[in-house]
Amino acid sequence: MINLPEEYEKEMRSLLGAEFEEYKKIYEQPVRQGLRFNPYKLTKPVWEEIMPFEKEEIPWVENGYYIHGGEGNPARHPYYFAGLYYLQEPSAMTPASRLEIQPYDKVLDLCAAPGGKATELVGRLQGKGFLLANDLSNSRAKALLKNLELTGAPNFYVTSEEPAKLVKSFPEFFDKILIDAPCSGEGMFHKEPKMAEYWLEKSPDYYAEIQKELIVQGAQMLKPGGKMLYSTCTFSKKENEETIAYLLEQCEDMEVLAPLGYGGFSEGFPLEGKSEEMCSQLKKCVRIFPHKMAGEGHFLALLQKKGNGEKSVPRKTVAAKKDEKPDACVEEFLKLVSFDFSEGKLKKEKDKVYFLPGDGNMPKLRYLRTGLYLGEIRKNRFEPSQALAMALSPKTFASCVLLSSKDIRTVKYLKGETIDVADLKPAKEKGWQLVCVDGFSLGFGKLDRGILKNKYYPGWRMQ
Ligand SMILES: C[S@@+](CC[C@H](N)C(=O)[O-])C[C@H]1O[C@@H](n2cnc3c(N)ncnc32)[C@H](O)[C@@H]1O
Repeated sequence: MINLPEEYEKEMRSLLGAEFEEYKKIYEQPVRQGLRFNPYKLTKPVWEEIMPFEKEEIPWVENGYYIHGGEGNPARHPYYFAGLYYLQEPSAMTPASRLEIQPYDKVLDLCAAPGGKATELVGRLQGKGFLLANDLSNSRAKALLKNLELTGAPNFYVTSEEPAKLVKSFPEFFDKILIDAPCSGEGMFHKEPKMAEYWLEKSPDYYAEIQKELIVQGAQMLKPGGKMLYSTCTFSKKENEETIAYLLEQCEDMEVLAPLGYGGFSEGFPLEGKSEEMCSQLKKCVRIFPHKMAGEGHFLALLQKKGNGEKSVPRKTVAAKKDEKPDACVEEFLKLVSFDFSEGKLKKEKDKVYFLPGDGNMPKLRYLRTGLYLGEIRKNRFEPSQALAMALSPKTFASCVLLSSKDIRTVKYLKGETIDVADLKPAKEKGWQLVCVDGFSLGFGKLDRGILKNKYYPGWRMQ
């Protein structure tokens, strides 16, 4: 049983009153775990037909399911490597599910790493429009990039920037913004007891200052008519309702909307000393308490900027060149691919080739990735990337090695081994193959006389 910090207990008692004892009992129960299928690659009926785990739906998240002990390790199943799902605590699935993303939206996830929400946002775009996923921490942004590449979506950028820099580049630009703010993590104490120790070092007061700055910066980048979702995985009013009240006082054109409800959600708390109008807005915020529903705890506020969304362009863009004619080796490889390149443009940078979403005009920033990385030209040969493999399927690549998840060769491939596939008869007997598990891409291989040379990205191998 975890020892909660004394000061934290005092604050929670004052927040929850008589319910506090019930809240404390959750620490005697197992942590709730979940997975969310990837909406870019799957529909619900398809997932439910193939899902290898027990089917228990998370009632307030359309594509979320609980996972239980005894179901093997879901982080080692081949479907995980195919990007078919993301492992996530159930209440953490809520913010992205309530941001109403539509294809063609321009979306910003300001504090995105490691990508629990960004992977859902990009999936909902269905390859149209784009997501800019940012995180101040460069090392965390690398994990974010991997998780986004695993989804197979081609339309995202990853940056590691100070939000103030983004504000200068994107004034009133985005249709949708998610701010999943750094916070004191009180909702994580159950899952990661170490968080309770960090709480003593950096308490809600510390984070509240950062959050106020972030939320106003978010509002500055939101189009009139655009929607923004602010969330935390903490319970303190200082980091939640007080941050929202601060935003409403600073930006009169922002208002709180009630997101799609669920019986287990609780209302936001009114704040002492604030007007009735302010308190009625704060009550539209959503509280997820672990003793009231099967999730570890979250806060969310869906916000909108008043007015009509006008089309806007980022300031000071570096104009992408007109669709560049690819090198002959790239062109040759792309003959194998029937991917829709009409929603963006090709760009070569040194020897690397990218597919940029939309018009490709973006400001100068610290990018970790611009669009879909297609591959690299080495000594006049084109080596396709792991990210491109993830974006393809048997319908969009000329020749595939189709493995089943039960076939031992699937795991061997994921471990980086050469495999004998002479029995499988792909369309082309020599050259590049897309290796798939039950029809979903895993990576590339190169075939010669029945032997498949492994081209799975070494950094992603199954250990
Ligand atoms: C709660 S976590 C985000 C979790 C992520 N949204 C997810 O679902 O996987 C907050 C993130 O904010 C980042 N961060 C901290 N300060 C920031 C700032 N000033 N601007 C942008 N990101 C920041 C941290 O590095 C951390 O990755």
